[in-house]
Order: sequence, then C-alpha cells, then structure tokens
Amino acid sequence: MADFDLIQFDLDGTLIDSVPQLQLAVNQMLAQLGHAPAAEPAVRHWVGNGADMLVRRALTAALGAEPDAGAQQAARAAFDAAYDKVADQGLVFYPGVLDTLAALRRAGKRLAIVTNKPYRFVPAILAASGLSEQFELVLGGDSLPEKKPSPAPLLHVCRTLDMDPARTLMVGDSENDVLAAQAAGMAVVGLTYGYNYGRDIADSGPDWVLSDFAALADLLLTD
Ligand SMILES: O=C(O)COP(=O)(O)O
Ligand SMILES: [Mg+2]
Repeated sequence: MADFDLIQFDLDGTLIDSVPQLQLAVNQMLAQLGHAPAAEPAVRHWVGNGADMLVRRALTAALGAEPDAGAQQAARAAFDAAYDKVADQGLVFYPGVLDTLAALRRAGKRLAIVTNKPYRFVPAILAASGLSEQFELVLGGDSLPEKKPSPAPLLHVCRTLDMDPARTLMVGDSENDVLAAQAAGMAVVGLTYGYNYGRDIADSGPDWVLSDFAALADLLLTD
C-alpha cells in the first residue's frame, strides 16, 4: 500500500469524459465563424492545455494556419459562451470514480482538483455531479499564472493545505499531469483511458499506470 494524505486529481479524462461537451462547444464556435465541424477524435487530441490551446488547435486545423490574435480572441469568446451552456450537461464519469472518491474521503484522505480547464466552468460541473463537498481546493488552468505541466499549481495546493509534496499523490491522464507531479517532487498515477494526445501515458514515466480508476482504492486503502 502507498501512504498518501493528500490526493490531487486532474479533471478532464481522469474523472469525467468531457470531450462530448467540448466538441459541442468547439463545433458551435467553428460554425459561428463559418467553418466545418471537427470530428470527435480530433477534439480528443486537442484537449490538455486549457481552452485557449483547444480553440487555437481547432482554428489552426480549420484555417490551415495559425489564427491571428483577433480571430483567436473572437473564437475563444464564442467557445466560452457555447461551453457555458453545456459544460455541466449530461456528464459522464469514468467507471468507479464516484465510489472510489467516496471511499477515499471515508478513509480520511484529503482531496483536491488541479485542472487546466478555465476555472469558471468547474464549479457548475462539480455541483452537477454532487462533488462540490469532496474537494478542499479546486484550481483551474487560469487560477495561477502557470498551468500544468508547471508544478506551480500542485505546489500551491500543498502550501495552501499545509501538506508535504512527498506525502501527496497526483492522479491524471496526461503527460502534463505526470510532468507537473515529477517537477513538484510528487508521486503520480497515470491513467490509460483519458486523453494524452493519442500517446501512451506510460511513456512519460508515472510511478503507477492504472487502466481503472477503482484500482486507486487498492493502491491507497488496502494494507
Ligand atoms: O482543459 C484541458 O485542456 C484539460 O483539462 P484537465 O487538466 O482537467 O485534463
Ligand atoms: Mg486530463
């Protein structure tokens, strides 16, 4: 058994499969700007570095070139307005997520979320899932000047909750989660089922590779 007091979770691709809602918002943005819709696998590969990068990657694919600042800004505003309407609709949790989070809380583990998704969208998602009370701290990609793969948000959570990074576990689906945790001096679990630009999460060298969220209970709660 691994002994950690604080578990920091990624959100998209780790707790929820948010690509359906992100795809809706991306395609609404593309339609508004006169472009053809993007297919689901493409959107899946564009997630991971926050909304600005998602919008930039979608626009670059549609235009065949990098957007200028004005186009990017207009597209981001269109995306935000569309995503605001759907972010908390029809949420799908990966198998085992809700039960395992509840078991970790019952065992006295402290839980936090560090996502690259802009913070404004996150409270509604957690409220719609009944998870608002489970996490002591929630940081979005724009909560601090740096987002994952910077270790800054992970270390900020430890400082705020007065916890030692050496007794903290990061759990995520992307190399950004693994790199952030490694730079923060934290152990990290890489989940295989999320979004990692189509790459194998094992390649970034997490301490554990799990294909099932419920396996976290075996890692953290059995002795
Ligand atoms: O919004 C993103 O690009 C990714 O979000 P995540 O950090 O929760 O996976
Ligand atoms: Mg993720």
